[in-house]
Amino acid sequence: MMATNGKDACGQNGDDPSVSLNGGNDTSHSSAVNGKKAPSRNGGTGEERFTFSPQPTMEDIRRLQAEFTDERDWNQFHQPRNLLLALVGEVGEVSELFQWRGEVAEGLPGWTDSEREHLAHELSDVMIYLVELAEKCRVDLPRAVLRKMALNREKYPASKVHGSAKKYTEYED
Ligand SMILES: Nc1ccn([C@H]2C[C@H](O)[C@@H](COP(=O)(O)OP(=O)(O)OP(=O)(O)O)O2)c(=O)n1
Repeated sequence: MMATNGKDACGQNGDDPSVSLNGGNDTSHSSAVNGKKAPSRNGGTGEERFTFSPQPTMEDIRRLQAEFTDERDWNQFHQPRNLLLALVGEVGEVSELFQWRGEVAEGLPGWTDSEREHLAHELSDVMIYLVELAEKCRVDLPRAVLRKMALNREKYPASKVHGSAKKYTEYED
């Protein structure tokens, strides 16, 4: 199935009782920075691998943002081009948090809680606009991501590129 078809914008997934993401009743805003730890190990470092919470799904985010814009009569402003500009602006805000710091190690050692929270906000803005842009362009983003990852695996077979960051066009065979 084409990833661009998706479901109708009114397709409902929000009836799932395990998804309580509505209004002020959830507390998901309080600890988005630390996440949960899974038992699997991170490469060879021996550290526990960081994982996301299973919810909200991308469709949950699409629906919540659609409700947010509907409630404000903001769809008149949220055409694809405007959403793209908003997305790029938010990417710029993420960049500002990293600029002039030099290289930053995984886990952001030395960052304050406030800086981590700020980053979580800006990355969320990027995600929100990205999901809405995909919706308004009728790209079924979760499915499209899976298809693109499959293409990436074909283009970069692990046996061929292991340990190398070269672009696929740089391989000679
Ligand atoms: N027309 C708008 C304005 C805001 N938002 C939502 C999506 C983003 O998650 C967030 C963006 O809000 P701001 O434009 O106020 O940007 P920031 O939250 O980044 O604030 P600031 O620029 O002060 O850091 O709000 C939206 O959907 N549509």
